[in-house]
Amino acid sequence: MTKADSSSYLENAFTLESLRDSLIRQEDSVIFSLIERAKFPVNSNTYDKSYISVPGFGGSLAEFFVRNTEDVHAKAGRYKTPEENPFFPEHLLPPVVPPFPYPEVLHPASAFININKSIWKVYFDELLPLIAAPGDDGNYASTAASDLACLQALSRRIHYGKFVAEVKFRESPQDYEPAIRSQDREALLKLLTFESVEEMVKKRVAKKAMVFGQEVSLDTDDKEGNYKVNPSVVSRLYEEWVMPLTKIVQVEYLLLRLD
Ligand SMILES: O=C(O)C(=O)C[C@]1(C(=O)O)C=C[C@@H](O)C=C1
Repeated sequence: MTKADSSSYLENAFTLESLRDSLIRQEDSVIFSLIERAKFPVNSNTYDKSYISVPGFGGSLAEFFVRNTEDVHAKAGRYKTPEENPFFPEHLLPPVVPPFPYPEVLHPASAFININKSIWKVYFDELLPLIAAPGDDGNYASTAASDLACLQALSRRIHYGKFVAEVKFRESPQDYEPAIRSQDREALLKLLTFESVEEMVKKRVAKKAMVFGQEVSLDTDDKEGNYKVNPSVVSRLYEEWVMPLTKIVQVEYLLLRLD
């Protein structure tokens, strides 16, 4: 696809409705990744810096796993698409693949918006204790791999706010420009918030957690209420962290939209 092709594709493909459809699809990825992580108990050695000894590296196994996996992903070109943001952008290796002409939808400065440090903290400090049962089964590498899948799904979803903000701006620049010029975060937050949409998101993710995480058996007496991830935890995840962080990304994006 040439750049010209991709920009007309872009005009048709990026509407608020199509972006919301993508957010809905991404809910599936987030919930499945949580279900996979919930297979393992907490496995606290995965997060204990003193558990591993790697010369020149003082982090946990989880951090070791994420950094090294991101190196491979960076070489394969993952972070060249504007939809992906690394957790450790400081030390990434250059891609071995040729550049792809991704449509230039976003303001160039948006490349510097990366709130993965906050996502990392919320995931390990707040969410993990709610989805993983206490205990230790020794599967630390698989645990770190499933943590990374959760982190990536959450990061992609939350940073998608850049696209949502761009489309909202394009649809009504006259509403957003005064608040951007005065760098008024509160006003921007108010403009981009749709409470009725948020209510639907909370209900839908709880329902998906019920459907995706139920025990499926061929017996007639299926055990209801025995879910792999608690649906109310998923709803709370979205209410308290995913949607607020997506809104922070949107505000940060809009603040630099006229630069
Ligand atoms: O759908 C939107 O308009 C969004 O901005 C996305 C989102 C969300 O994170 O799900 C965030 C803010 C809105 O209040 C509603 C939903």
